[in-house]
Amino acid sequence: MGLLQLLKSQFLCHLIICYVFLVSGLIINLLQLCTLPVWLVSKQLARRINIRLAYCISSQMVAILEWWSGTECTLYTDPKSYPLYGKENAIVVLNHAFEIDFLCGWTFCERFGVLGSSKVLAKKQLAYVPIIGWMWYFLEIVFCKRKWEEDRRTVNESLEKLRDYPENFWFLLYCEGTRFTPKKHQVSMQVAESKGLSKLKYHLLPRTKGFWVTVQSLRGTAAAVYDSTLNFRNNEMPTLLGLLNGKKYHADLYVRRIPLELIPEDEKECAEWLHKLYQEKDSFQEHYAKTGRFPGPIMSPPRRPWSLINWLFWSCLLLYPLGLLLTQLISSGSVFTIVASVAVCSAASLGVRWMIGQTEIKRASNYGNKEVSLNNN
Ligand SMILES: CC/C=C\C/C=C\C/C=C\C/C=C\C/C=C\C/C=C\CCC(=O)SCCNC(=O)CCNC(=O)[C@H](O)C(C)(C)COP(=O)(O)OP(=O)(O)OC[C@H]1O[C@@H](n2cnc3c(N)ncnc32)[C@H](O)[C@@H]1OP(=O)(O)O
Ligand SMILES: CCCCCCCCCCCCCCCCCC(=O)OC[C@@H](O)COP(=O)(O)O
Repeated sequence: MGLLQLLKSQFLCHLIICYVFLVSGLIINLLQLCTLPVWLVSKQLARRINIRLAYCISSQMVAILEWWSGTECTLYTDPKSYPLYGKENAIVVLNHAFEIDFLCGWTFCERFGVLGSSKVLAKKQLAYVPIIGWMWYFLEIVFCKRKWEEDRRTVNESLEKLRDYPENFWFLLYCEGTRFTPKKHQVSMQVAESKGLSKLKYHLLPRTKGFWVTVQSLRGTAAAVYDSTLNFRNNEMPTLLGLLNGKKYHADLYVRRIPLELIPEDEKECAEWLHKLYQEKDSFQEHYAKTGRFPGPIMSPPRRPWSLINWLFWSCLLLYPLGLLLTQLISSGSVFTIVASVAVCSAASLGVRWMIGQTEIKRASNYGNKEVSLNNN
């Protein structure tokens, strides 16, 4: 292990990274709260400010992936579509099998300049995660309870609000609805069989209703669907803790741009179209398993320095007062103050560990474990 790698694996470094993320995140959440009066005067100005504030948070996580761990992200795509990425609104359909797939998505958002405005159809529970969940509230992220009777109205309403969004955005949809586990795969293939649908090897059966409502609500707003298929080289199973430890992974993303006009308007036909798309995605994964690459040429955008610059800015701003505070604390000699400070730090560490836990597949919900999901935690 090299010296730098040894440094990256040190708990003290992780503490510093988490401290900067936590404190800057809370400051930014507070600033977002302060934009509420701006909404009353100019909605578009408030949105533009929130896009930039959100960038300050999400790009810290991107910096961990790109600069701290040095993870390589390779894009396979058609050279004719490439110039359009970042220049139009799009619905992104991505497979959901990896703990850091959302972060790889964010990395590509960053490289194409749409990180601050990127959106997702997220489960409601994520809205309560401090910093990221609270940031999403101000970004007009669409939340769902994964109960269609309740979601059909709220999801549609939230999407309609994006029609006059002032900057280009990518709207991410994990049509599988939950992360891949062998148990969920088995259950969803039973559902596929009962519906007379072909089986999938690498994906769960997609939930079609959210896709249909998204496409219908964003017609005229989004130009295309970016069908995106992600995998990692050498069967890597990346984790957020691995990234924090400085572990380098190798992500490969295959993207096809499909103009929105090609997607059927009728709900049943749209569902059939999505099922067919997932058959194709499955065949791309099969190709990857056999050859170690996706079809088509590589058109990788380079990483940009902004996420690193943002991280350095917040570190400089927040580490100096921390140093001062620690010096004063030690020199005060007060046992009570020192014990209280250790207790606050421990609570903050546990909080961050809980947040990281949200990304772990072993802590995934029970959604999709039963054919009719009664247990929707
Ligand atoms: C150039 C570069 C390109 C790309 C770069 C890549 C990406 C970057 C883009 C953007 C980044 C932005 C942000 C990323 C940041 C963070 C994201 C992090 C996480 C958030 C993700 C989540 O929270 S995922 C969970 C929430 N989302 C979803 O669930 C979406 C999919 N679900 C749906 O669409 C659902 O339809 C629904 C949620 C709208 C409603 O849920 P419900 O459960 O009620 O679903 P359905 O009504 O569809 O289900 C009932 C039907 O399903 C059948 N059924 C029953 N059991 C199963 C089963 N186990 N599997 C499959 N199907 C099942 C049932 O029979 C019903 O059938 P019907 O015939 O009646 O439909
Ligand atoms: C700068 C870096 C600092 C790192 C330390 C701080 C870590 C903070 C981590 C916050 C992470 C919160 C973002 C949540 C994104 C979770 C994405 C996700 O994958 O959600 C799962 C759902 O899609 C489906 O849920 P399941 O039904 O599978 O259950």
